[in-house]
Amino acid sequence: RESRAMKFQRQHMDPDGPNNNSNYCNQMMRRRHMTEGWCKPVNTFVHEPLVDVQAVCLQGNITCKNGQPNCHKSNSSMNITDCHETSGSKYPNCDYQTSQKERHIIVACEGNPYVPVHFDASV
Ligand SMILES: Nc1ncnc2c1ncn2[C@@H]1O[C@H](C(=O)NS(=O)(=O)C[C@H]2[C@@H](O)[C@H](n3ccc(=O)[nH]c3=O)O[C@@H]2CO)[C@@H](O)[C@H]1O
Repeated sequence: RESRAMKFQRQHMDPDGPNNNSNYCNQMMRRRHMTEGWCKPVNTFVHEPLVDVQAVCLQGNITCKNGQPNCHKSNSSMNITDCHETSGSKYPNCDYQTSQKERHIIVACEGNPYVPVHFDASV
């Protein structure tokens, strides 16, 4: 069974990316298994080393969207790609818009070791 930490890495970590093409999201959403059963509507990939994203759990503590107190905002902006499902997307042919950004990320952390388990937002 996939741990929540490993699920976070599968869904949100791509240190070596992005490959700068407009099909990045269409490729990565399939490759990371977020187009099975349904098209996941929104997903962010972070293009920073895993250790830097794990370190966000030790940074600015803030309230998550769901009201839980275990979110953390990165001190610096990070290289990310936002994938948003297009209006024409129809399962199983999930279609995404690819947007590269530099943003502070907000993640929820849990466990021991205290690591990212959920991507809350970018600002
Ligand atoms: N405080 C917490 N502490 C611990 N765990 C917490 C906490 N909160 C939730 N979880 C858990 O996380 C799991 C999960 O999948 N939550 S999810 O909201 O659907 C994820 C969002 C995110 O993947 C994506 N998104 C969204 C915006 C964006 O910029 N970029 C971007 O990628 O869209 C998704 C929907 O918004 C779920 O099991 C929930 O229980």
